[in-house]
Amino acid sequence: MQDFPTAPDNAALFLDFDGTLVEIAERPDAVRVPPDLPPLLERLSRHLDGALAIVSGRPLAELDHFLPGPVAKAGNHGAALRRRPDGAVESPALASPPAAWRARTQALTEAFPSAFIEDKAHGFVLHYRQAPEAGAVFRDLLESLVAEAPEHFALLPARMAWEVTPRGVSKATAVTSLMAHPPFAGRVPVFVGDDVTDEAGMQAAREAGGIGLRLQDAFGTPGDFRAWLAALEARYAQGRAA
Ligand SMILES: O=P(O)(O)OC[C@H]1O[C@H](O[C@H]2O[C@H](CO)[C@@H](O)[C@H](O)[C@H]2O)[C@H](O)[C@@H](O)[C@@H]1O
Repeated sequence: MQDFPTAPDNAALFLDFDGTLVEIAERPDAVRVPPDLPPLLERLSRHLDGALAIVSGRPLAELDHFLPGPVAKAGNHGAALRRRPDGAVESPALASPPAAWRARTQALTEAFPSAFIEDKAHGFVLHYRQAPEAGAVFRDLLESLVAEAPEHFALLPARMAWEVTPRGVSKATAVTSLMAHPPFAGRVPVFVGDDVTDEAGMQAAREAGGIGLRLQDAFGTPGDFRAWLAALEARYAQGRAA
């Protein structure tokens, strides 16, 4: 039997969404959220006095749609932060890529009609899951575009996708900023993610004295991870009852 990691009683949980809490789907709008996941996250958050945050590349509105429960959320790779479920959204002033970059990317999708663009507030994602042969072609184009303004933008490699994002925010800035204030401050950060874009969050958690876990190595699949979260919740509930 696999030896799963243990989260301390005073953990602050930072959880990635796609590929970690839910299985990867063919398209961003096709992910399936198990019905017991939002209430599980809500109970865990309550046990941790609110120190549980979803830290995702998705916009907050999408996270609210898929995970409607009252938990803290960081969206758009740290560009939008809601520290408390009922709190205001914090969004630093960030550059947006020139419209011509998106237009040139869109033009290239004519050669690969199964590839598509997902727009974000300060960037965009090119998805090539249905056109895997196009991955390198889009990477070359997007790398050359980002090279026009490397001080303002970066190209993030995601799962079968390339994302043009503004510099200055990341999953690391989200973790560090959340850890600076209650209810996260003073706790042991535990970041779990599956993707290259999560590595910054894992690193930030380690630098703050906590744990950064890659889902595939520490747990296996999102289903395994959800089972671990359920067991953790049961442990916390028992601790409260004792
Ligand atoms: O930080 P995350 O919560 O892991 O989000 C990262 C990106 O996830 C989404 O794209 C990925 O998941 C899709 C659904 O499973 C999949 O079809 C796609 O191939 C993946 O790249 C989302 O669309 C992006 O906006 C997120 O940045």
